[in-house]
Formats: sequence, structure tokens, C-alpha cells
Amino acid sequence: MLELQQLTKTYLLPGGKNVPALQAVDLILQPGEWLGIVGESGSGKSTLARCIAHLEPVTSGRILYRQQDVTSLLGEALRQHYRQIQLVFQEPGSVFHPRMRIGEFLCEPLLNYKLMPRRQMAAEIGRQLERVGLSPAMAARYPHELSGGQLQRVMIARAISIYPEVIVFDEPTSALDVSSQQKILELLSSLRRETGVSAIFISHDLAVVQQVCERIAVMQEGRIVDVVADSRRLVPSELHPYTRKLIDAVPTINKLMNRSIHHG
Ligand SMILES: Nc1ncnc2c1ncn2[C@@H]1O[C@H](COP(=O)(O)OP(=O)(O)OP(=O)(O)O)[C@@H](O)[C@H]1O
Repeated sequence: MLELQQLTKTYLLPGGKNVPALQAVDLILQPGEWLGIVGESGSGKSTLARCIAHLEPVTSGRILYRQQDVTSLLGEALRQHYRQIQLVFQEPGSVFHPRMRIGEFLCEPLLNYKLMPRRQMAAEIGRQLERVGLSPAMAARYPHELSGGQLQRVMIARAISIYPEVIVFDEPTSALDVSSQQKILELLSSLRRETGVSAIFISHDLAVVQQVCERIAVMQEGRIVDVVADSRRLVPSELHPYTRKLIDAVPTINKLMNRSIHHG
């Protein structure tokens, strides 16, 4: 479905210094798959998300979407491609316009892609809000009247409203408290079952990624250093030393790992 070939992104800082944020990344996302990306801060996860979502140009390499190279798409072809790959960020607050009601925010992509006439919009927005566990009455509210977890649900509703084939989640639960985080992860699991959408799920927290992804790619200094086929069966001897270091940093994962070792 989506294939990254030798994807490289280098930032040029004022003064001439180069920052190699992505270094020859190769990665394949299969249809329906939720692929996890983990790595410590600065390893290049957000850069990868922005490049895949075409929010930043890549320095070199290719992004193949359904076998077509989309790195150099322009104009209407790019606009249509944007629709297929949606990005959900960590800080939903930064995406909302403070004076735009939630309903207007949800209308935007539907109008933009002419997915339905205006007269059906109110009912559709109500359905979308319900789908992510919110009341249709929320459509009349402003962003500052919603909690972080509710805003993240609105972001998710907006991302799925235009039926993308891939959603890139960049730390979607990191700004939330543990209970809201858990509820969002449950919502994502049920949306995955309902829609069959594919996803790239980025987090610094292996325990979170484990809940929604089978395969996980591990990033370090802009490279993929390890790909774990089954996030729920981590076999230490088969892991890259850096992956083991990440696991050691997460106590809950340690427990799961011990359990999988003892139970074969
Ligand atoms: N716009 C930019 N200009 C210059 N350097 C950047 C820019 N964005 C990211 N970088 C650098 O690229 C590298 C990768 O950053 P990135 O934000 O992708 O990592 P990350 O794994 O997402 O980290 P975090 O989890 O802290 O967000 C870092 O060295 C960062 O300083």
C-alpha cells in the first residue's frame, strides 16, 4: 500500500550545518496493517510522519503509494493524494482555530473534497461525533470548551470523515492523562475494525504501540534499526540492542516480555 524507499531528509540550519533527520529509510505498510514506529526523542519519528503526509518535501528517496511514486506530485493530483493520507498530531489544540466551532472544523474537509451537499452536513457532523463517542451537541462548541481527549476525538473524526486509506498518528495520546489515553486507544481499535483503514502509529512509548500494532519499526538517529514482527511476542535474543534498551525503559513491557518468555 505504502512503501518508503531510501527516504532521506536533511535539514539545513542557518550557518550551514546539516541535520540528517532521516537516513535511507526503507519501510512497507501493508493494506489494513497498523505499523508502529518507536524511538527516543529526536530519532526522526515526526519528520517521518510529516514527509509521509507531504507536509515536508523529502531530500531524496521515494514514497510509493499503490506502486506510484508520489514524492513529486503537484496540483490537483497532490490535493487528491492528500485525502488518502491523513495525519493526527499529538497536540490537537494547536490545529484548531480558537474562533471556529467544532462543527465548522469538521465540515471543512467534506466541503473541500465536495463529499456532500451543505444541507446534509449537520446530520453528517452529528454522526461523525457520535462515531468517536461524542455528543452531536459538541458541534456548536468552541475548542477551548473541550478537554484534550475530546479534541483528540474530534481530530480523529475529521481524519476518518474523508475515508483516507492511511492515517499517520504522531503521538496521538502523549498529551493525555492515562485514563483518556486508554479510552482513545480503545476507540482506535474499534475504528480500525470498522473501517479497515491502515495506519502508521508513532510513539515514544512501546507499551502504547503494543496495544494497537502488531509490527513495530524501531528508529534511532534517523534510521530504522530494527523491525519486530509481533509486538506482543518480544524475544530478547532476536532484538537489536537499542530495542532492548527501549524495552528496559518501560516497566510494563518488561513484565509482558517475561511472561512471553516463560510461556514460550
Ligand atoms: N524543522 C526542523 N529544522 C531543523 N531540524 C529539525 C527540524 N525538525 C526536526 N529537526 C531535527 O531532526 C531530528 C529529528 O527530529 P524529529 O522531531 O523528527 O524527532 P522525533 O523522534 O519525532 O522527536 P520527538 O519525539 O522529540 O518529537 C532532530 O535532530 C531535530 O532536531
